[in-house]
Amino acid sequence: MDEFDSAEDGDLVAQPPKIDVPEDVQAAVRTLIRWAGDDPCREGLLDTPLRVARAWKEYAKGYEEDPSHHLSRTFEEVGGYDEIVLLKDIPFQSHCEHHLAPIIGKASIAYLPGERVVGISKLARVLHGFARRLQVQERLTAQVADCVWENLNPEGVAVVVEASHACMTARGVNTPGVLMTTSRMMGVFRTDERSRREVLALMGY
Ligand SMILES: Nc1nc2c(ncn2[C@@H]2O[C@H](COP(=O)(O)OP(=O)(O)OP(=O)(O)O)[C@@H](O)[C@H]2O)c(=O)[nH]1
Ligand SMILES: [Zn+2]
Repeated sequence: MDEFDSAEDGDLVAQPPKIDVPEDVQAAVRTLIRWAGDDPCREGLLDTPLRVARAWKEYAKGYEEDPSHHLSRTFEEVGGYDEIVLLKDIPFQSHCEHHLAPIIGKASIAYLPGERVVGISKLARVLHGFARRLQVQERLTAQVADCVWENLNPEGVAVVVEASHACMTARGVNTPGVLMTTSRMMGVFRTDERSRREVLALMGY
C-alpha cells in the first residue's frame, strides 16, 4: 500500500513519488512570498516553496509529453460508422502565460472520421497534454485541433473551448463570471455550413 492512498469513495488513488526540488527554485518562491509581504520563515510557510514547486511540475506536466502520441493507436473496425464523433464538455485546467494564473474551462472535441477512429479517452489526453502548459486559450484551441487533424487524417475537426481566466476574474479588471469562447474548425466543418451547424448543435451551441 506504500504508493497508494485510500480515497473516500474506496478507489485507490496513485500517489506520485515526491520529486526533489533544486534549492534555487525554492529560493525563488521564498523571494516571491517576501515580495508579496509575508515572512517565508514563519512556520506555515516553511514548506510552501517545496509545495509550490512540486505543484508547478504538475500544472506544467504537458511539457514532459508529446500529446500526438496518444493518437498513434487507432481502430479501423467501426462497422462502417461514418458520422461525427464528439467528446463533449471535457473539463480542463491550464495556466495563462501572462500571469501564471489558472484557466479553468471545458472543451468539446469532434471529428468526422476518415478511415480510422481513436479511443475516446485519447482526445481528453491530448487536451490535457496541451493544457498543462503555459497557454493562451487561442493557442490551446489551435494545438488540440491541429493535433487531431494531423494524426487521424479525418474529414473534419471541430474544437470549441470555453474558459474562465483567473487573471481577469481575480485581479486586473476583476470581472468574475466571464467566459472566453474560442473555436477551430477544419476540413468539412470549415467548408460546409451544414456540417458546421450540425457539429455545433451536437456540442450544444
Ligand atoms: N487573447 C487572450 N488574452 C489573454 C489570455 N489570457 C490572458 N489574456 C489577457 O492578456 C492581457 C495581458 O495584458 P497586459 O496589458 O500585457 O497585462 P496587464 O497589464 O496585467 O493587463 P490587465 O489584465 O488588463 O490588468 C490581458 O488583457 C489578459 O486578460 C488568453 O488566453 N487569450
Ligand atoms: Zn493572464
